[in-house]
Amino acid sequence: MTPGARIAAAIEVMDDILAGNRAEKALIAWGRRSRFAGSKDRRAVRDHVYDMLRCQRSFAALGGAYTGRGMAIGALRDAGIAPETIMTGEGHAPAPPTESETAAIPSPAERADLPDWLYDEFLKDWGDEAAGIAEVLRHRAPVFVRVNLARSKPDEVIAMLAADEISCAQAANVKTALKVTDNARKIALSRAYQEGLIELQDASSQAAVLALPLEPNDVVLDYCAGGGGKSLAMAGLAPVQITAHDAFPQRMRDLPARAARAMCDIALKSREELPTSGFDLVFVDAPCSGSGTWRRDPEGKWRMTARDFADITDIQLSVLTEARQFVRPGGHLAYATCSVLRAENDAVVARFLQNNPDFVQSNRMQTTPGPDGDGFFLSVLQQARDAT
Ligand SMILES: C[S@@+](CC[C@H](N)C(=O)[O-])C[C@H]1O[C@@H](n2cnc3c(N)ncnc32)[C@H](O)[C@@H]1O
Repeated sequence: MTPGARIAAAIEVMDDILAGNRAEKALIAWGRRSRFAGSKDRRAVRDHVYDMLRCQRSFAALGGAYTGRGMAIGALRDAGIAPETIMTGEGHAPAPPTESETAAIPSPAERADLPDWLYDEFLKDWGDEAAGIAEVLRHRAPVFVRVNLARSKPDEVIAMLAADEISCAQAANVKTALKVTDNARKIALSRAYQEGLIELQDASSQAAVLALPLEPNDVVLDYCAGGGGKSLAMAGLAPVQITAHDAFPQRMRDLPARAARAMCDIALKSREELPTSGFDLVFVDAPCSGSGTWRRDPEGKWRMTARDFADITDIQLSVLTEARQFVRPGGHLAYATCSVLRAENDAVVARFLQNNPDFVQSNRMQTTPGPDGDGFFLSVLQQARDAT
């Protein structure tokens, strides 16, 4: 496909998304209709679509319309490319911009590529730093892998991945993390991955797990285990006994295979099967807006409403409150989100501590998205020893 034909395809997919379809579904549907497209074309179309998804407001302003076509014109203008040099109207390329498709000056919220209410939320929480954080979310995320330290070492993994033509380097300040600099899409086929020596995991999530109070032989409950990324990361760090639980057990369906590949034991338990106390550490990786990871999942920032956001903070408090009963006296309750928004981070912890004065915060971490990882929040709470 020519560059113009790839843009025409991305416009088609973007219009499908704007009509209400999810990005992955729209891309699959386009792929089925486009048997002629090779793997490089598919990757290029996907990249165009995700760029438009991240930057839909600013691109639409620069392209003169909130449509796939408007965003494609805006994307080219944003990159300093005259749209008519690619959108030539020849072959399968879209027609050149008309006189009505002129660029408008984006408002601050449009430039930040956030809905107005979220832009206000960012400003309230981050002040002068808000624009910089929003700007990072307009670009692709780096890829990191986590080295399973129970099975290997970073330099051994770097050499193994190099043999599979994947380049990576030790990430800053996170001993388990390697930043993948070339051929990230080959990771799942690599020997290191197949043999359970690595997992794909953002560096900030890894840093949070490293900050958990984990002692050998601790009994740990991963209360919102989902796919089990944090359970596996804990198992790679210390010889602890891990139970994984999720209110939606089907979300843990891949965990047994992932644990087998990593050669670790993780028990999966339903709510009825959980003992009511006795865990040294209960980890609550709560459902959240995902604002720290919107580079990877840009649909999230457009889908969420102010109402959903208020509701989610109440859900977070109730999940954290529900999880406290499983902590042994003197044990830890850790609360995490992949968000940079205060209302679902420190504010939830403050509400919890107000209702549960037998807990105190013993550690806190907040990262913002950047070259070293996603935005992530962790608060470690310790229960008093004489609590019942
Ligand atoms: C952020 S995801 C967890 C990601 C996971 N820890 C990982 O590392 O891959 C949040 C999870 O919380 C689960 N969840 C939501 N409400 C819950 C509840 N009341 N009790 C337990 N899990 C819940 C969701 O099903 C979802 O899988």
